[in-house]
Amino acid sequence: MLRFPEGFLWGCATAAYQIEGSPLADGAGPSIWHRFSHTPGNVERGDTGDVACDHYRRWRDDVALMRELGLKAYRFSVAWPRVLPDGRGAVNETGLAFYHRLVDALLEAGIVPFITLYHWDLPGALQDLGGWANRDVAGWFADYAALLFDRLGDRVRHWITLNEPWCVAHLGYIAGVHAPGMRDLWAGLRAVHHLLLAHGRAVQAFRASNVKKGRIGITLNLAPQYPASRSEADLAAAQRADAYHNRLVLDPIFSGRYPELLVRRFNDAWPDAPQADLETIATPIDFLGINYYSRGVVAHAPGAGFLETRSVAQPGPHTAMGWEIYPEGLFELLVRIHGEYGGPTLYITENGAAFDDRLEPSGGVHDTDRLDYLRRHFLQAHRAIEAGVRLQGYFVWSLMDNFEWAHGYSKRFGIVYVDYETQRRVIKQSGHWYREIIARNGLEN
Ligand SMILES: OC[C@H]1NNC[C@@H](O)[C@@H]1O
Repeated sequence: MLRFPEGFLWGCATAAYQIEGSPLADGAGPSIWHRFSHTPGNVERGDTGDVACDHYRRWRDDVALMRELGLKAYRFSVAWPRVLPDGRGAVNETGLAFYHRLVDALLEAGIVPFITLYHWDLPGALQDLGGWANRDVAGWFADYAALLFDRLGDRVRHWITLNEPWCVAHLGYIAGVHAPGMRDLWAGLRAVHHLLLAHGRAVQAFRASNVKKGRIGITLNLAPQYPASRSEADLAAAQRADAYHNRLVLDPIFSGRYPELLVRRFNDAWPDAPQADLETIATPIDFLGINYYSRGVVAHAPGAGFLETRSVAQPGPHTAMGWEIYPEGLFELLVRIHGEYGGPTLYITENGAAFDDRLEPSGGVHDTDRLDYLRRHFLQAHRAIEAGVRLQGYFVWSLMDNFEWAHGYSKRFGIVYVDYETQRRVIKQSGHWYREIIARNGLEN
């Protein structure tokens, strides 16, 4: 039996736009994902977050579900436009009251709340002013964060500023496949800088707030990048991919500088980054959240964009997202972060897999693929802790099936099945298994 440290926080993670529904209820303003999903052609099957898992109304039952699973912690995000419909200015007290009730219910259930301040649903009104490409967003975000610290900081001790800033900028402003659907490298690289600046400003606001014994961090999607061959060209390509996917956010946050390799490569597209900005971005944090799903395997691809890399498909197995299942990558990533970035306190704030689940006539969901995926990744996390990594918790993505962005509801990540016709929740085999892992704080090796 492999035991995890005493007090290890086993949990699940979700995000507002993916589960809540009711995006415009009770005075909430439209987010960029409300607009993006309502724009034909952007989301599979024309799916939107209008209903999702109806969590805005079913939150009591969902907290009861978390209690049934025995979760120690629950990571969720606050919808910025529910609290500040215009992104700044007037507070929507009804919207804020939803999160007060949710936090109180979690605490009553003995579940530690982790709040993500931003999980992609920027108020549309701020996008109208340029969104993350407008440097002023750092101040707007810091003010929003300060409001939540003031209103919820007496009961919420764990705060995450941003979820996956790399995805926000790359997918939303460069690749154009996520909201706001822009394809503009200059805007995208500025968005990266402004996201990180906003993070730093929010950490400073947290330090100035009256949140007692609170801890604040950021969640980054990180994927170790491996060369497709041992050739010099492919080794260099893997370095470039690692710089763009990982060090682009890790280095400024922990070392106050951007990777020189990228500044050179992107040349005049690279945004101005005054020293004062970099010092703000590097404001010390209490923990790093890591979202791990898979690795990258890359080869040199002359002339292929700024990075001149191409992804090389691996034999698999793969999840329903087409992501290679590579649990060893989690161990290698954790040990690397520990060694290269000063041994920070870490949480795995997301890890999980989409598979094509079926609700059996018997009423069960035998998602053995997901159970095996999680078991193999838990083993790698335990291996990392044994190697000295300060890993203090693990949040499975996700508590329940939900709106998977441009894939809509076609991809199921939950350990709880959602029948979207009836909104019935059914704990999957992986959910029943996870409850035992949590109860024993460990697993068989
Ligand atoms: O793709 C699965 C998850 N990845 N990280 C961010 C979440 O919002 C996604 O659903």
